[in-house]
Amino acid sequence: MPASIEGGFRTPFDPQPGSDLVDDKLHEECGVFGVLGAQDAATFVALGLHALQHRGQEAGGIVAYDPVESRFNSVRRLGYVRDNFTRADVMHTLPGSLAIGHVRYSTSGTKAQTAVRDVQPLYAEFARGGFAVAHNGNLTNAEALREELIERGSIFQSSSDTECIIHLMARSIQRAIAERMKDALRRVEGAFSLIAMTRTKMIGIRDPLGVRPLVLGRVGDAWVLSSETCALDIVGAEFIREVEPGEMVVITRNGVASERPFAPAPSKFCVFEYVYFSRPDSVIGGLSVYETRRRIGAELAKEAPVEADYICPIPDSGTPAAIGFSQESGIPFAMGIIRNQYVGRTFIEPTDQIRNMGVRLKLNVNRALIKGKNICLVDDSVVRGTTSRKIRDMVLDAGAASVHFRIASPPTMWSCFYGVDTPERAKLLAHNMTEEQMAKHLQVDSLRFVSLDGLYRACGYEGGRDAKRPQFCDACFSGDYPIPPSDIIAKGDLKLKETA
Ligand SMILES: O=P(O)(O)OC[C@H]1O[C@H](OP(=O)(O)OP(=O)(O)O)[C@H](O)[C@@H]1O
Ligand SMILES: NC(=O)CC[C@H](N)C(=O)O
Ligand code: SF4
Ligand SMILES: [Mg+2]
Repeated sequence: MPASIEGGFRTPFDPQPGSDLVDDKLHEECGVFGVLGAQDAATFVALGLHALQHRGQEAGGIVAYDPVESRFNSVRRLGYVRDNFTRADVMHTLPGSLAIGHVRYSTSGTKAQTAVRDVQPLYAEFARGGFAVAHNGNLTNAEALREELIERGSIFQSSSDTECIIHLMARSIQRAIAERMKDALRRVEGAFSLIAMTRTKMIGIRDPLGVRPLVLGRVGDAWVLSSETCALDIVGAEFIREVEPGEMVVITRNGVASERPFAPAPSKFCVFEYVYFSRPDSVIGGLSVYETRRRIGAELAKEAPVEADYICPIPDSGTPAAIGFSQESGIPFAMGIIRNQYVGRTFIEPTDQIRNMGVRLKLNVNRALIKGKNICLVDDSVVRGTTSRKIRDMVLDAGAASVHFRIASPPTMWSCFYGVDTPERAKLLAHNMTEEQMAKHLQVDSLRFVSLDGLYRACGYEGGRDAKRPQFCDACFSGDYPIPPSDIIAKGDLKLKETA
């Protein structure tokens, strides 16, 4: 029987849906990419999705409109872009100059077992033609909406929150699809960066707070929408600008029309995009993600100095912060941990035996460098503490004289409800312990996190965080949720932070 994530047989390399190890990490979210006006647009979309693969590795899909046959074609598959969208026989089924795509890490529906029916873009037929939509983010009132819609006769085809948008559109009294979309989106709460398409239009839209990213680019005569700028680069597109929070762009062959369907609101971009989710070669809000991470490392070195022989990143995501820490402290940077490039970003270990050797499949210690040395390890975040525990064991086993941890984000103490799959609160190491208790628990010589103000300074706010009106969403660190997670509150599953 072939090894497959759909089938029963699994190799040590396959994710194990349903295992509680699936919840081990702060998983990625989703990536969206669309092209209007290029021959074989789907090929561009496949390339764009490949560049966004770090945002979601469960599944991917592309919808394209074929004007010759007057029909929409769709391919939605589980697994990586490189395995599904590089074959000529697949790409030939997606002709046309307008296409949108999605890479998914599910944050709604049957999370433990992604089903093909939940894979995006979702597609629907309305009275005035077909419509496809790809969503990055998470709707915080999706469960209430689903209940209400089902009561009123909607028949859901998937378990995804995104499908609510389609049923709300179906109920709109507006005729034009873009108008129906506005009607629908005024009813949803939460985070959404969406790319949608009709036969002739590509639509990009961000929620009023702009929690998730979305950018506009141009390649030749074609227009591109993408989650991140790194995916513009792969197709040779020029960055034009960001779609702004609360903005809707409707793109046709005649150009880009901008609208503001929502009441204005202060922007609350996800600060964790800078810390971990986005690729370091992307630029967001005018800031290079790489440079911001380097600066977080430098802030951390100022706030939490260390005596060590080497500053070693936990690769890949800890690397830019470790460079910044090393530059600021003057302690040499060294690769004490080496990453196997052939293992996916979030490796999930299926059995105890594999789990124990698991991290070595992805990360291994550079024994020759570490032996007898005082090592300071820099990582971007601690969620459950699994990675830190394993790395500590490896480094001590390799004969380090002392082990220090410096973390380039504040302690992750709260769950995210806006499109990032965090474990429940009780499973977050920092929810249960103070910094000092964590250091003891991990049995390391020291453990320090950057402060929220330090993080904001690195993100360009010299004065730090504005406590009254934080410039970003930082709820997973602060507990200050800019959008009340109403489904969760209704279930009584979240005790919100007491405010003064
Ligand atoms: O405390 P934990 O629960 O272990 O989670 C935190 C770790 O998870 C992420 O790494 P991951 O291995 O997922 O991906 P990366 O290779 O992109 O760093 C992150 O960079 C931390 O290293
Ligand atoms: N992580 C995401 O952005 C996921 C988008 C959508 N909520 C889904 O579950 O498919
Ligand atoms: S809670 Fe954290 S991860 Fe989620 S949107 Fe806010 S800052 Fe980002
Ligand atoms: Mg990591």
